[in-house]
Amino acid sequence: MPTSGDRRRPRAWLHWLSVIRLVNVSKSYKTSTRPALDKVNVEVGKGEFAFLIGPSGSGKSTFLKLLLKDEVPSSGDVFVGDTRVNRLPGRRVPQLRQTIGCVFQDFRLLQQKNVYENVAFALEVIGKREANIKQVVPEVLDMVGLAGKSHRLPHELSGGEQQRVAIARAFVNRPLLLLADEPTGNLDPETSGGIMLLLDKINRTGTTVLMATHDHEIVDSMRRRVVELQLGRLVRDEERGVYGVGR
Ligand SMILES: Nc1ncnc2c1ncn2[C@@H]1O[C@H](COP(=O)(O)OP(=O)(O)OP(=O)(O)O)[C@@H](O)[C@H]1O
Repeated sequence: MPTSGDRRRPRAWLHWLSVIRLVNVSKSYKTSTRPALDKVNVEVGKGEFAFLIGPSGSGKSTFLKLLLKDEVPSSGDVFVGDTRVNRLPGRRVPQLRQTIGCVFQDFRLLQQKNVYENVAFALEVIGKREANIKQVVPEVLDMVGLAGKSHRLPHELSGGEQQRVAIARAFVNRPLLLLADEPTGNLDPETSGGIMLLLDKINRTGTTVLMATHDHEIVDSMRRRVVELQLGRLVRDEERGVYGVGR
């Protein structure tokens, strides 16, 4: 349901399913003088695509870490789907993380494994059957445009191709939520455009996408929801936003 102070236009709330919900969330690190997040309220629904923007130090990484329970809030509640993440016992954190795919600026592929094995590994560690793996890995590699490169090692791929492998790995288990932390940060504008088309394609399958970025061009060209943090505070939440207000 909409939170109070929501400045976006009203939606048809009837079929709204919340995937991310932060309720009055503050996070203070022990060694830091100001809170990294300060009474943040935000909700992202099933199938939405949202950019998380803000200057360096504004709290974007902290926001993502709270969703994964890499960090816990100092106060407030963090929900992913129906799960109250901040109350989740440690033994159930792996289960939470199975519902969240992650993509990073530096790809984080296993360098000794080829493309197929990198993606298959994500399923092996959660106990999927071999027959299932053999079926879904080629499907997802085809989806990301790497069907012919499944035997290549990461160092035999371009940066854009490596990011496609990382996206395939994050998506192969059909997560509820895909978190992308500066996924185009190491890529040139044209390659970045291809990665955005792919994230858009994934979003169209119903996966909620939250992407932290500093890339003005991408935010301005996509015209999707923009959630902006400054010094830990939510300062803007706008549908079809651009990077800078008034551009
Ligand atoms: N582990 C930590 N211990 C202490 N302070 C931290 C820690 N992690 C982050 N901070 C502080 O919290 C604030 C928010 O940091 P955060 O990394 O969430 O920002 P960010 O928006 O992701 O920045 P960037 O765009 O540079 O990645 C900053 O002031 C940072 O110095």
